[in-house]
Amino acid sequence: MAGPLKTIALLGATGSIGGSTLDVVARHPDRFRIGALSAHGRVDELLALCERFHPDAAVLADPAGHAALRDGLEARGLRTRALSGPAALDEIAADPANDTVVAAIVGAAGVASTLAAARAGKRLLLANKESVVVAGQLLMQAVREGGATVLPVDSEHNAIYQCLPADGGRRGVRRLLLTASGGPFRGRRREDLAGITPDQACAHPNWVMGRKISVDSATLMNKGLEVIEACHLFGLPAERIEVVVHPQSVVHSLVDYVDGSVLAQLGNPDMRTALAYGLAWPERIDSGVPPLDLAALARFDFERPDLETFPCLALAYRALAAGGGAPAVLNAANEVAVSAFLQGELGFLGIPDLIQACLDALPGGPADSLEQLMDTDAAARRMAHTLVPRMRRR
Ligand SMILES: NC(=O)C1=CN([C@@H]2O[C@H](COP(=O)(O)OP(=O)(O)OC[C@H]3O[C@@H](n4cnc5c(N)ncnc54)[C@H](OP(=O)(O)O)[C@@H]3O)[C@@H](O)[C@H]2O)C=CC1
Ligand SMILES: CC(=O)[C@@H](O)[C@H](O)COP(=O)(O)O
Ligand SMILES: [Mn+2]
Repeated sequence: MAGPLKTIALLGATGSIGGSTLDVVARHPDRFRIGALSAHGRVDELLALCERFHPDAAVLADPAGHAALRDGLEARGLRTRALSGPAALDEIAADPANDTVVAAIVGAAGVASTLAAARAGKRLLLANKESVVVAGQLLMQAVREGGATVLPVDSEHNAIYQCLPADGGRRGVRRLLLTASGGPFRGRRREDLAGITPDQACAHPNWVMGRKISVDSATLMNKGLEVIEACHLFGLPAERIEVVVHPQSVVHSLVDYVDGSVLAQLGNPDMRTALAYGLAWPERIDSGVPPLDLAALARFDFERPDLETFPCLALAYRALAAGGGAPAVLNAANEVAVSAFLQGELGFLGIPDLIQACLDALPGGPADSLEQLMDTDAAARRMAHTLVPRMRRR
């Protein structure tokens, strides 16, 4: 018997995680209903989802599309309220009508709504890793004070969550082992990476994802962001978090215990598993992901990450060690660099160069309030934008 219906606010509904969430939700109408959906600017996609899921509210973060959303809802005869602007994201994240929030916006644009959901004590399915990187301490404090339940959705963190002691303690835990696919350029040398195109960088070997995270996987910045994310979510220092390259992306991550036991979570590379886990926790539900066929996979490989070819991972460890606002600088510089790369304004090798230049120039400052962090984020973006034209294009 399923319990009472859970009402979900899905932030970032039109994205890759958004689509996987809705796929799981649609399989279980007896358990879940959609209370709110959000997008940034893609009104037609949002309207199509509203037609299918009949949410109480729909939010466009970009207010320029407000009239199109409002009129589109009316034309379809839907009772869904049209909201717009970034503050409306915080409103639906904290709305008492929604008990569950899926944080699936990409980038630091998701920080405020993730914090709002934490403060409001929601069941928080956390995919937006940038909000943990930028505001990890504030977020964990908001979770404690607001009484939220964080269920990590990032596949590695979901795996670790499943392998840690069920009482939430860390007794006997020696290390966390985060697996990395190595991305589409695993095995290449740095000089091979000049001239890489956005489509090549986005061709992840195992996962189908949005373009920003796909580029992050190709530079290994994704793993750097995930190390910072793991420190905050699991309360362990960087020295106890190790990255191991596993090209098959089937072992999603591992926990190493002091007695020599290593617990891992495995599964086909499909985000519906982590999302179904978070949606139903502590129960288990069907996610639509087919059973793992180990014999067909035949082998698993593991190797050390190549920090020379992929300096972004080392840059993330550096920002983590510096603390304060340094991870916010790292994240903002990375967002600007990835966006410039995707628009053909910066070469693939320019991504780490630009981030390093920002970290060298900006100390980061304190990280005691969201306002401070957003100031740091803005300063890093300004600096990164001025640097783009000076960095390599190839
Ligand atoms: N995709 C995956 O498999 C995984 C993703 N993640 C993390 O989940 C998050 C989402 O990733 P993914 O689904 O791939 O991203 P997508 O690019 O596919 O989707 C992003 C979503 O965020 C919305 N959005 C974009 N910019 C803004 C903004 N400024 N304000 C409000 N909303 C915005 C988009 O709206 P619109 O469509 O209108 O532009 C869209 O709904 C990221 O933090 C990523 O790192 C973590 C693990 C795996
Ligand atoms: C699905 C997911 O969680 C992504 O973050 C994935 O891990 C990316 O793969 P990489 O290991 O290549 O960064
Ligand atoms: Mn991940």
